[in-house]
Amino acid sequence: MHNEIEEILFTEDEIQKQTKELGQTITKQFEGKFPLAIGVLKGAMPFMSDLLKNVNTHVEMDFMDVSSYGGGMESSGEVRIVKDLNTQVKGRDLLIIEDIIDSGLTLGYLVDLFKHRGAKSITIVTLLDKPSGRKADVSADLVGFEVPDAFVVGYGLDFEEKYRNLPYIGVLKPEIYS
Ligand SMILES: O=P(O)(O)OC[C@H]1O[C@H](OP(=O)(O)OP(=O)(O)O)[C@H](O)[C@@H]1O
Ligand SMILES: Nc1nc2[nH]cnc2c(=O)[nH]1
Repeated sequence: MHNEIEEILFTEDEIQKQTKELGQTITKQFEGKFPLAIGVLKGAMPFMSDLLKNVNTHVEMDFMDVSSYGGGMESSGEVRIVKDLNTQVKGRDLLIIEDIIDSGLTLGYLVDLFKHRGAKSITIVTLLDKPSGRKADVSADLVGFEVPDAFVVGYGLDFEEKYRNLPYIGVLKPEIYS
């Protein structure tokens, strides 16, 4: 599988170091609170797992599965709920955990939904931010790395449901995408 990777953008060590720092920031920010951490499946799963191990305060976990890419490289523009939360968000401090913000359509949809459901506060943490892709007016409170205008894979991020299990983030060789 590794010979399908053109370039590694962030190594496993760099991701772990950044994740630890983000975890420490979140610990300070939520001291004495009991936030609901919401992982956006499937891509955020590895990041959420590593991030929350570095958060030293009580935190409840839940998951939302939304999809708009259908395994490909282009957002359909229509965000679909595949699995909703099991938890009430009314009155809760939320920590939305994303692997990447690209067009921002997924996050925009979730923020509107959770505001409508009466969340007390919404904090967004994303491992990757791709500002060049933005179509919706949203931004994260905490960002691990900024990525260039390229379709990235690994550490949760897929192309046609593959590469999520890579421990690093990279770009595929052009012939794999075509
Ligand atoms: O900012 P956007 O352009 O909306 O893109 C970001 C979203 O796209 C990916 O999810 P996807 O819909 O591919 O589902 P997946 O996580 O299950 O792969 C990624 O995990 C983010 O949730
Ligand atoms: N795998 C992957 N999924 C995305 N969803 C939105 N942007 C991206 C990206 O660059 N890579």
